[in-house]
Amino acid sequence: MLDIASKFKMSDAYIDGQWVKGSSGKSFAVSNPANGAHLANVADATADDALAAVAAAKAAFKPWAAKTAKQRCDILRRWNDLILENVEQLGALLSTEQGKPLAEAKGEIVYGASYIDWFAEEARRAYGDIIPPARPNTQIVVMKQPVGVVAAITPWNFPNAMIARKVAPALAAGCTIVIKPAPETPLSALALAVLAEEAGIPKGVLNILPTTHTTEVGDVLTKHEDIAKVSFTGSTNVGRLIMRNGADTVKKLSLELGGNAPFIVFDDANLDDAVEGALNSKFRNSGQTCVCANRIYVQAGIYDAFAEAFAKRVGDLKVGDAFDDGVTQGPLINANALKKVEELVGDAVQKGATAATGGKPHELGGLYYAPTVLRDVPLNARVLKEEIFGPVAPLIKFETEEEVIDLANDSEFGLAGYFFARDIGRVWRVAEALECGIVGVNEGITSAVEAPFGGVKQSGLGREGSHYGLDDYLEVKYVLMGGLGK
Ligand SMILES: NC(=O)c1ccc[n+]([C@@H]2O[C@H](COP(=O)([O-])OP(=O)(O)OC[C@H]3O[C@@H](n4cnc5c(N)ncnc54)[C@H](O)[C@@H]3O)[C@@H](O)[C@H]2O)c1
Ligand SMILES: O=C[C@H](O)CS(=O)(=O)O
Repeated sequence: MLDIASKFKMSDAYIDGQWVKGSSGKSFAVSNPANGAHLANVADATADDALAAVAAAKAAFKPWAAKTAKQRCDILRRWNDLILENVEQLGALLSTEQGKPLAEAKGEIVYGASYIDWFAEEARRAYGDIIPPARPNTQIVVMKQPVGVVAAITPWNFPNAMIARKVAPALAAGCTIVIKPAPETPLSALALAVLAEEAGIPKGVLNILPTTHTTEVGDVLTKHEDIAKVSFTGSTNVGRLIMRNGADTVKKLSLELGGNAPFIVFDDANLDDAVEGALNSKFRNSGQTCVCANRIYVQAGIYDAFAEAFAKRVGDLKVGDAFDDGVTQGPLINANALKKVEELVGDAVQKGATAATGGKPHELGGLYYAPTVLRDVPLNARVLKEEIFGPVAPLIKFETEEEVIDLANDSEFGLAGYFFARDIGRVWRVAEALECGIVGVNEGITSAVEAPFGGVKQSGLGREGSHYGLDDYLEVKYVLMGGLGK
């Protein structure tokens, strides 16, 4: 078992296979959101460090792309195995810097590794074509080649899996990568680099830039001519900025952005399943996921029964430190997040909603907010238009299928949507009608490496995972071969 703590350079950036302090020599503090405890001081990378990382990734690109798919597969598989051997350490580190309960953090480590496992094999299936030509004595050959150097910019809510979900297809395709993790959660990224080094990923192929110089470093990674592609996961606002930054050099983009998921419970739903599904979808990571149920529409005939049963389960959720037994709800990531949740709840209540449970900061204080169910939320409440990113479930009563489809689709976002129903005709009608990239039917958790994760409208571009996911890191080239006559 690798002792990450003994190898783990909590204070460094990882550039060109070296653990470095960064050009400024300065560092920034990382703390535990559960209690504010100081965890580490980490190198505060600058634009110069970003330039060094891009140069390293560029130098490493051709040798890495020249490896056979099987060679890349074997290295990625060793990385996957090392991650799974160290789930306990990686999970504890993730819980400490992000706050999610330990069981959930370990689940994230396994989920992230599933992308490395999947794309280790996909590396060997970057198939081309031979196309029957119209012209005699010619052949048309299609080949797929890696796009080049990739910049990845990732969020704090899944500090391991959102990195693995980008690095895996990139390296499988033969690309090299520079990663800027969120300043709130750099340690999980650096721990992945420790294991990548151990797995034999060559120097320069993977580089990690922890930083609080978000714009300075971000501008290098989203504008530099040697960066062929930017893979971003985060808010839609920042996604728009990254699109603008990449325009001058026509960068390829993968954007996994914000969501505002509708969760619909029809009269013919199994009530217990719908309550369980809403609980799982809404309160995973204390409501801090891009695919959380953000608006819960309940048909009139089942509204009171659902509201009562759901509020009871939510009121029983245990809030606390990630390492305490039975805790399923951790803190919010920072004071701004807590402030936003309080504002959204206050706005809804001021407009007529009532809190069936919660509706205020948790008695533990700090960054904890009480798991909340709001009943009878008016349609003009901010909580239905904005991504809550916290443990608040707004309930809205509806009458007809047509009405709720219009309500559900009335958003600039289109990432995930969920509904519970048993009529087969309704299931197909609603699954087709929802304007989103991911639909859960009678399920509150839909994410799986086999499936193409991504959004429509202003929730993003491209897909991560599945056999579609490798294409985002490959270029398609065709060769028309002439002169083949005898
Ligand atoms: N679609 C998905 O798969 C998915 C997954 C997780 C989170 N998200 C979204 O992310 C958001 C929450 O995460 P967040 O608060 O970290 O988002 P964020 O957009 O504030 O930050 C995401 C990343 O972008 C960086 N960043 C911020 N400003 C930047 C700039 N000007 N230039 C370059 N980089 C910049 C941040 O440092 C961080 O690393 C939510 O909207 C959530 O829906 C989406
Ligand atoms: O928050 C965004 C993540 O992509 C959610 S999931 O773990 O992929 O479902």
